Amino acid sequence: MANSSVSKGSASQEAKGSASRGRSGDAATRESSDEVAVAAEIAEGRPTAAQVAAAGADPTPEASARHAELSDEVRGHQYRYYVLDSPTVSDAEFDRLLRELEELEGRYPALRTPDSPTQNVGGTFSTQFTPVEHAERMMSLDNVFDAGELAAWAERTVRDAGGPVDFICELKVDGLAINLTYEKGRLVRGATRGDGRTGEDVTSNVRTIREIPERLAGDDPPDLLEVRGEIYFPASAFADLNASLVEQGKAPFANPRNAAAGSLRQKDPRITASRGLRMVVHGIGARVGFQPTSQSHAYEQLKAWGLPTSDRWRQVGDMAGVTGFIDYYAEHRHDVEHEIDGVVVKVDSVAIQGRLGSTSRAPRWAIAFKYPPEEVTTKLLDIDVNVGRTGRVTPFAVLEPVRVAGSTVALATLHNAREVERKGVWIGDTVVLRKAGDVIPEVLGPVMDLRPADARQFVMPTECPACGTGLAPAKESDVDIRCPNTRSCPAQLRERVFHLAGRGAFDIEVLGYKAGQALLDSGIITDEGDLFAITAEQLASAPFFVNKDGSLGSNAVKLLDNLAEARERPLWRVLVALSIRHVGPTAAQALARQFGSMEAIEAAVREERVEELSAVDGVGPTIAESLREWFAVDWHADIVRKWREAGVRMADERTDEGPRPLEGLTVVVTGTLASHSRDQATEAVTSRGGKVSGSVSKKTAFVVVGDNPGSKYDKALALKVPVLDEDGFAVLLADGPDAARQVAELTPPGDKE
Ligand SMILES: NC(=O)c1ccc[n+]([C@@H]2O[C@H](COP(=O)([O-])OP(=O)(O)OC[C@H]3O[C@@H](n4cnc5c(N)ncnc54)[C@H](O)[C@@H]3O)[C@@H](O)[C@H]2O)c1
Ligand SMILES: [Zn+2]
Repeated sequence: MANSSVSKGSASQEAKGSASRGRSGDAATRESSDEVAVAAEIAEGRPTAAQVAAAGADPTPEASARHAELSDEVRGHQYRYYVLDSPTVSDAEFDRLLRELEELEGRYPALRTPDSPTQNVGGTFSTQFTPVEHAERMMSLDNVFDAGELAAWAERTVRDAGGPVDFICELKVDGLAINLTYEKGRLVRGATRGDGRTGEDVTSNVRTIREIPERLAGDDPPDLLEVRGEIYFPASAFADLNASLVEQGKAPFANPRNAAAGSLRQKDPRITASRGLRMVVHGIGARVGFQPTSQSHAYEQLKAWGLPTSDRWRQVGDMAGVTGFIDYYAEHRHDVEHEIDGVVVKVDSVAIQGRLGSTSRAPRWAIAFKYPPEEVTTKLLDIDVNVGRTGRVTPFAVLEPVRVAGSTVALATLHNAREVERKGVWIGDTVVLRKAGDVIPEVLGPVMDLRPADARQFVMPTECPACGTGLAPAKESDVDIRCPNTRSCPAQLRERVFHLAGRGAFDIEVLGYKAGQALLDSGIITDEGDLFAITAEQLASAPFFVNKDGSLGSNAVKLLDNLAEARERPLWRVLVALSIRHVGPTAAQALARQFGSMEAIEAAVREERVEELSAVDGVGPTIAESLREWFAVDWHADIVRKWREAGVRMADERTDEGPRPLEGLTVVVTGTLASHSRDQATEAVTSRGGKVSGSVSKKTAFVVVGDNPGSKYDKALALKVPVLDEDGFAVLLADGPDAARQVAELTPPGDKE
């Protein structure tokens, strides 16, 4: 097969280049729908009509000026990022600028000079370190942002390779690139990437990293070997590092990548040593006396030499395999010990890699598929406070709305006043905001270099914003401050009603914020005690529940139906609905199991049988004390009395005369079961003496897995906890744990093949 990239000549090279730049440039505007046709055309690798028309045209003065301005801006950010380890914009924002630059050059190729940031490996080096030349250049990677772009890359790659190729999929580790030089098996140098040709000598820092071997294992090391990899800061240690830096009065790092770069690039290697940096290998550079035939073969040999290769790479034969890998880690992005910002797909064969070659900044045989960014910067417009269900007053950030991880974020909790202080954020700051998947958005910290002169510190209010009552901590040692007007503070009441109607409590579907507020505003209820006594006549008096023609609205009818059903809920849900501090589903289930009725619980509390209460598995002294405090308040006890009088069932049918085959066992359910709702599954287990928990640990007896299971399934496999499918669960309930163990699955599905 002829070497296609050479035989095509430079003209077609150029056309191909501009098409690919247009493609990535377009990703920035993917969201506007009128770009779809253009995007589709581009995805096929053809330049757009506009690009064809403009190619060769002289850049307008505006375009030249914009290009110069953007180039300067990009270089400035690269300097802050690579040299100062202190960026002022998010990666997503930086990528957007770079794409704008690429787009401009796509339109006016004359602007694409060899010194443009689009043509170079982004980094640079600091004079703080001795410069060192890499024996072989260190490259960057080209990026794709969706399946279409990836497929287009694969198609081109297969075409240029002249036949089907095997791919190797790896995680794109979000750290900083490192080049380790081994001569005759001895580590002689560690260097950062720098501009790709010249890096910074960080040998003594690298030597402090425990998993980097001084000598390669085995008797037959190669004469020369450049090992390329990523130095990373373990995600789990990040919060601790920042907390300690803040405590020492030093500026915290914006994210784990900056922590890795800042910790490695230290003048004093002892500081590097103290930071617990790690490394993962992802390639090789120059080599003499080592001729791997494939990337995967190279990794196996590097591993045998004692280098920290990853065990997460996969060799796959087709794009379905690639997509499977990408999808898997999109879901498990946060189960990995380091941050990842995507997946790198490489051609496995070293011969084909050589045939495909590189551009001035990246190999053609590899591509980075980037996951959606999880970090953005935005303005902290204000810090406001919220009064919660238990009166806790929580500061939260009011942000300039910003899109991150698929949604627009305008608010983020700041937890408490101490947290605001610890993070060092001021009103008016530009802040780094992170939203990881389904996790609630978090303000990581301020971008100190962008703090405006009029930024001001947050002051916690001293009076409740909802009812004006003076705020105070419940106990002297508490970090949180509360509104003590628990019974009638309108904010607390609204939150409690909303909570008791929630799916974890009475599950009253129509009773959302609006309906709850309407009940309170109209005076139909003065607190939650009145809820189950509501009548149709009462509802007819509130405009919210009435149709325009004066008849009772459907929401009113539904509410009465819902309340009728809610009267029959199991005891633990009633306990959760009471908003007793610390009494969530787990403790409530334990109490219900132990005592069986509200009366029995009230009696135990009244008679101060603290030991008996604390001894309940899943309860303990804190909750026992919380129960005592709660029942001691008159209007609390009245809620229970009123609910009872209004027909709320407050006792479970005890099955404890029967055998308790699951006594002492903890079961976790994940995913949807066809045969049982979550409540039914819980009751089925608890009525047999078992316990249902929300998290998997080594002590978990079984994990029951339904459709669309979550990460608990993976955790079960990792911890080798027996996994039961729906049929296995039936065996557990009918025949007990021994029989269930016989049918349990102990190995991941993939490993069985
Ligand atoms: N926020 C800022 O101001 C700012 C400034 C400059 C750069 N950046 C960010 O830095 C990144 C650009 O840096 P880049 O040029 O290094 O490109 P890149 O990070 O997109 O990709 C190239 C690098 O990926 C690394 N990598 C990780 N896992 C790998 C694997 N399995 N195989 C091969 N390589 C792997 C290598 O070190 C390689 O050098 C972008 O994410 C950009 O947003 C941000
Ligand atoms: Zn209040």
